[in-house]
Amino acid sequence: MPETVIAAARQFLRSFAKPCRILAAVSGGSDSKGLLVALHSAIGNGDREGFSLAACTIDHGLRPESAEEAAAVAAFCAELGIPHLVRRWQGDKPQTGIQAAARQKRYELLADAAAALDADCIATGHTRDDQLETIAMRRARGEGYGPGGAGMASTMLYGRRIWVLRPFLGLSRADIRGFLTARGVEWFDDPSNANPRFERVRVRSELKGSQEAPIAPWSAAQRAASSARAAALIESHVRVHETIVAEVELAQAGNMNDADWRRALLSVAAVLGGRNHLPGHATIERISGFLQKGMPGRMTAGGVVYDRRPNGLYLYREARSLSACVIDPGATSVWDGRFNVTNGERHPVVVTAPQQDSQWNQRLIDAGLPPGVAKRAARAAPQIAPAQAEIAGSIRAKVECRIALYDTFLPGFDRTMADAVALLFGRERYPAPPVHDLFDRNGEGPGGLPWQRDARTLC
Ligand SMILES: Nc1ncnc2c1ncn2[C@@H]1O[C@H](COP(=O)(O)OP(=O)(O)OP(=O)(O)O)[C@@H](O)[C@H]1O
Repeated sequence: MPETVIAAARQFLRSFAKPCRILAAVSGGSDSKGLLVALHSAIGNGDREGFSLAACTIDHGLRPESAEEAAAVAAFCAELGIPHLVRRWQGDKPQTGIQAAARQKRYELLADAAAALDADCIATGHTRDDQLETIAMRRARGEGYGPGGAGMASTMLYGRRIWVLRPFLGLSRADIRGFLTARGVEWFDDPSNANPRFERVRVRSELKGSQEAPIAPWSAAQRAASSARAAALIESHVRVHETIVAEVELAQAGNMNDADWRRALLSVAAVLGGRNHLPGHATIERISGFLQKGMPGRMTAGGVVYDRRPNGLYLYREARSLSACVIDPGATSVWDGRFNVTNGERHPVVVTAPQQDSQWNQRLIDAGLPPGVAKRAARAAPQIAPAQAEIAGSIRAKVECRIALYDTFLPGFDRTMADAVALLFGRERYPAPPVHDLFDRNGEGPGGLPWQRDARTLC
């Protein structure tokens, strides 16, 4: 029903801790255009003073008509008096994984546009239809019966820098289209939404527009509660030495039937391995089998060695597939998915893994680690040297741990656990969202807000 669209926009505004400027991400499709019109109307009607709206359209440059569509959104925003930017994806496009690459780029460009337009957060037009598709896709990949069953979070932190909010997750696309039609507003239908080459399109046609939620045992609130418990388990049972070795209490190590602990341990391992995702089902089974056997020994999974000794379990990056990375003066690059390295020199530097014993080895021994663990782990530590052999002397460089699992996309309901992981690796906590948190540690608990509750009840 069209009025539910305005109601959702109003509820969304009420969920903010304080008024702010919102950047609407508008593709020109019905969902995001509905978002723009509804927010404009809710703000314009003086629901909450102090709010303002800006908008941005990303031209991915993947279809011949995309520039024209972006220009049409710009003209529409101009009519409404909303500041709007078009950002174009420049440069070469990958041959495979184009949708994932486009998504990555889209958020990067949206975050830049938000900074340019002084916006405090980004709002997207994801709907209940998108949510059902996401849950179905995760389930098809074998993720749906665990934490993945919660689907998309209603809040997501991008790049540690800006929160992306999804106020329409509880609304159906049909309602949004009805709302726009009632107002005489038109939208574009992206032809790639009908291309069966894409997984989402195939899943959409399988769901056939059903509004029935698949049975998903994990709601967003459960996932937030699980994250809080996982955070507590991490704080009690895991220590990280010199950012490259995690030491796990032996009594806890094999407790892999506990889903919260399993997720906690695998998250720490993912960070050590520089991975932005947890391992797949088969790998998790393999790791669990090894740890539950309780025998000393080593196994490798996801680029990480699980080194079980009589006095503890040690995790560290396997010293394989560690490529060199050259960094220009003043630039920052990611090495091995695990470290952000900033070159403070006037000449290029190269980051590699040490070929022989290094100071890392001694530091790990000084931290009390078994010599065998120290030696192996040190072989995968970052070593920075001038890129040209003739330059000598010490190197000025800033090296910080990268939390690959959360530094680019952090679902709001995982923030408690992400904070615990980040602190383990010497990083700061993640910024809090501008809206009241779904699982606010200091606030209302797991109740959440109406627009978040809507999204939750369907999973
Ligand atoms: N070209 C674009 N320009 C601006 N915003 C966009 C663009 N494409 C998508 N968006 C925003 O993202 C929302 C979701 O779009 P879509 O469903 O196509 O993305 P997705 O890739 O499935 O989602 P996600 O980005 O979360 O993975 C849109 O409602 C809109 O707010």
